[in-house]
Amino acid sequence: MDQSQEQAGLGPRRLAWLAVTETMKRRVPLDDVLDELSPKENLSPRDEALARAIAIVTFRRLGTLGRALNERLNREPKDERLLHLLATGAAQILFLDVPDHAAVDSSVRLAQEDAKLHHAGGFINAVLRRVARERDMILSQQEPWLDTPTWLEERWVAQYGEELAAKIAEAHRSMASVDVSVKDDASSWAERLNGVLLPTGSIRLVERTAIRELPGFEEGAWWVQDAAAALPARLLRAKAGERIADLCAAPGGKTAQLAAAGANVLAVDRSAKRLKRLEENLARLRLEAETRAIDAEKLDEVPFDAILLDAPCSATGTIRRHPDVAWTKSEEDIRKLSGLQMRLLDKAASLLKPGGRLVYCTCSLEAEEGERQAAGFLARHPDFARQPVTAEEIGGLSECLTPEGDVRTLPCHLVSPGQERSGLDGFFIARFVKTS
Ligand SMILES: C[S@@+](CC[C@H](N)C(=O)[O-])C[C@H]1O[C@@H](n2cnc3c(N)ncnc32)[C@H](O)[C@@H]1O
Repeated sequence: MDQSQEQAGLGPRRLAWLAVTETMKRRVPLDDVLDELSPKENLSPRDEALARAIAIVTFRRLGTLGRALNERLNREPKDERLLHLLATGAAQILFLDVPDHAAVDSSVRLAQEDAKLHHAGGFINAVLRRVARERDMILSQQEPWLDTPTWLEERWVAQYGEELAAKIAEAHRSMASVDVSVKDDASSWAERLNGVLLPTGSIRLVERTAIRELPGFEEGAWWVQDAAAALPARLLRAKAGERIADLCAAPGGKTAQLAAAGANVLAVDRSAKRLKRLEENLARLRLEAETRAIDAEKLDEVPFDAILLDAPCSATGTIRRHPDVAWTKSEEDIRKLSGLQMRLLDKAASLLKPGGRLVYCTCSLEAEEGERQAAGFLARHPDFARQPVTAEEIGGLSECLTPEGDVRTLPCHLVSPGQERSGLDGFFIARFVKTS
């Protein structure tokens, strides 16, 4: 990159634009696309963070951005890349602390250097300047469903009812908080980290700081894990010396909890690359687990005392962290993944000792991946019974319990003053015991 480009901040904006375009085209996670593209831009950590922030807020507010642009265009450009360039420019103007002229000028320059869009500079300039002028009017139109695709709106209204579903959509407009799990001594770590000890035992960080620079990171005293994501392993009630399988383990947040409880853990994951990250994470935490890179459906082992199945899912419960999920996943993904979840549940059932416990969870808001999966499992396996979760086991959060005794957390749960520090990832958790 030459010096004038660097001064104009083109690198991070180019990366954000490319990442949004590629994510939409390939329907893959934005994080993966950013990891793949960012080495090519050779950015400083600060610029990389700016690129990430632009791309994330573009997805978080895609509906608002789409409407704001549509209303200011005489006709919608056919070129998707042009639309994405306008969207990342408008996202900076409306939602980031970036001077308007920097957002407008950099978008124009990115078009000018592009073989297909070089003629569109004047058009981009006019549209984005109008967005900047009419910012207050655009931001005053905040209908709850504007930033949610219709197919998800319909699903959530059907599952949760109008009121709760609208709260979920509203919660998705804010960034998720950063929570950590500690090996032990949560209250003193809460103080040292200047965080809040949540009723569930996780610590919620109050300030947004560089994680690696916080006390205890190097020595492996804690790891980042959403408070809801910390519940499944806790509900398995691992005891020291028990042999436990974590069937979809990487990157290892839940394996770490089980190992910290003293269990003898086999961490299984189909992805060798992700399993390597799990091994690195455990090494930092000075925790141990046996690892195996294999499809869990093919695992052949002597039966376990307990199994954790954190199954692959649509991840619609993590939209606050990964807003691209809302725009890249489909009904078809949910259908396919629920088939895989069913097969993995049946496999887990076959790998348990009589009396053994099974915790099944997904970070999805969809009933097919949660409530219906649990009901189907019990219908197929009369040798299993549900072991209902009590409110005391989840820090008294009774609003997160279903009538059956499963756990259903939502991004609009655990509200505290200041939307920034509220919410939980959307998880479904069911606990079963093998009765014979
Ligand atoms: C939701 S993530 C697991 C997160 C992890 N439990 C944690 O707490 O850090 C799902 C994982 O399942 C893995 N996976 C998907 N299909 C699998 C299969 N058939 N067998 C084993 N692992 C699988 C994916 O590679 C992914 O790492």
